[in-house]
Amino acid sequence: MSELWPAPRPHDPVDRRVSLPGSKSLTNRALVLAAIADGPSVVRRPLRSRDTLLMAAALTSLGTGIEDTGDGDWAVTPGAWDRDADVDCGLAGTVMRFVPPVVGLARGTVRFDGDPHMRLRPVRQMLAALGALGVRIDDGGRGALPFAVHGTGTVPGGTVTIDASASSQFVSALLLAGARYEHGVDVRHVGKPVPSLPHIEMTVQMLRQHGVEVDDADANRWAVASGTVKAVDHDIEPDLSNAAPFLALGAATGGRVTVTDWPASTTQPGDELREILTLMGCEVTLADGDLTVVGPDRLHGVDLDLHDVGELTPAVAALCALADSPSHLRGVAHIRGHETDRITALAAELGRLGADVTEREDGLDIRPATLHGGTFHTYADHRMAHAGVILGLAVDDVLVEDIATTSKTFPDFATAWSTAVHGASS
Ligand SMILES: O=C(O)C1=C[C@@H](OP(=O)(O)O)[C@@H](O)[C@H](O)C1
Ligand SMILES: C=C(OP(=O)(O)O)C(=O)O
Repeated sequence: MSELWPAPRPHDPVDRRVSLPGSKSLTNRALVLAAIADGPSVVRRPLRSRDTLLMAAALTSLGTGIEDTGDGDWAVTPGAWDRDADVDCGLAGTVMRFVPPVVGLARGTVRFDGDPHMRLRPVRQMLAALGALGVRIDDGGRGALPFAVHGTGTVPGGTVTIDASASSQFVSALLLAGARYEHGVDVRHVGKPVPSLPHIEMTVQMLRQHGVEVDDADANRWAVASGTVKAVDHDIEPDLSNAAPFLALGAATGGRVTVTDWPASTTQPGDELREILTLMGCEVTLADGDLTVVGPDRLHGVDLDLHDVGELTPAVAALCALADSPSHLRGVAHIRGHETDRITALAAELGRLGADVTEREDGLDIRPATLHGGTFHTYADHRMAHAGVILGLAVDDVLVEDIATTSKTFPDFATAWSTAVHGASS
């Protein structure tokens, strides 16, 4: 068994100010767009974590130049993509889904694989759509990793129908590359609703920043015109989904936590935490880039459809387990395809610490109960680790398995978390 980490528990309500690393979703989109742009550009304050380093490595292996500028930024220079390569997706959905469509623009065979669990994460529908757009893929009929993409340097593109109900990333992936296809792409979704729509809005907004024409006027249809992706620099916002445990620190302790550099407007789904924590009884204020959460004496349960913001579910579920009334978290069947089956994992691990949880097909019902210490398994899932440390704020002797799994999207989370809980040691 991996190392067990005693989750720190504050003795008094905290009063902290926290600055967070950059957004995974923004960093990996910025890298892809910079790599297919018409000239060099800079990604400022990028996240440097496992997922973004894997993205940088994938693009570098194709022939992109990505250099440290010495002050933490990345200078990206598009290169001639004229070689075979191997891409390690790790457990990063953004690498497995965003890179294959741009490999169609390369000349060479690129083999993709990843962590054992990555072979189980959905990608079949996206590979089929990519094939229909003219990219040759060899997946041995598996519809999953490992697979190879045979790039010929050009992709016809055009109209394609896809069921993207398993992941919004299928759509984002096709749109990100689409401007460089001969006929652009016109992506039409057919099936159950697409989750995580803010992440598609993020893709569309960033494409427009690069001068790409996108038509998203109709529901379930996104059309990207063929054209140049202009080189533009990006300033990466802090990762607002990774703000969840830190805001929970204020929420669960009746304390006060301020996260700095909170954007006034953003496509990041983590911005929804302001609404969710207010519903749970917190006082939430956003002023001059400071987002401050003051926790109540007792948190209240919530009835929420998290379909658009599924990646917040583990942190929200942990807070619900500390609440004084029942919660219903709904609309997130797709998170069974995330880093682990998050619904089953949360039901098991919250339950192991005494929570009264019912697993539903598309979510969790959580009722008030007296919790106790124990081991919280994390299944190589960074956000399960966040759920574990949140419980540890209010429950003695919570041992979080493999806290290092947080490195997927947060460098040295354990130190940042201990400092946030106990304050900086002098
Ligand atoms: O495009 C992105 O950056 C993401 C989209 C979402 O994926 P799903 O639509 O698969 O939930 C989200 O959960 C993931 O963390 C990041
Ligand atoms: C679902 C997530 O990641 P990925 O980008 O690997 O899909 C997540 O970070 O919660």
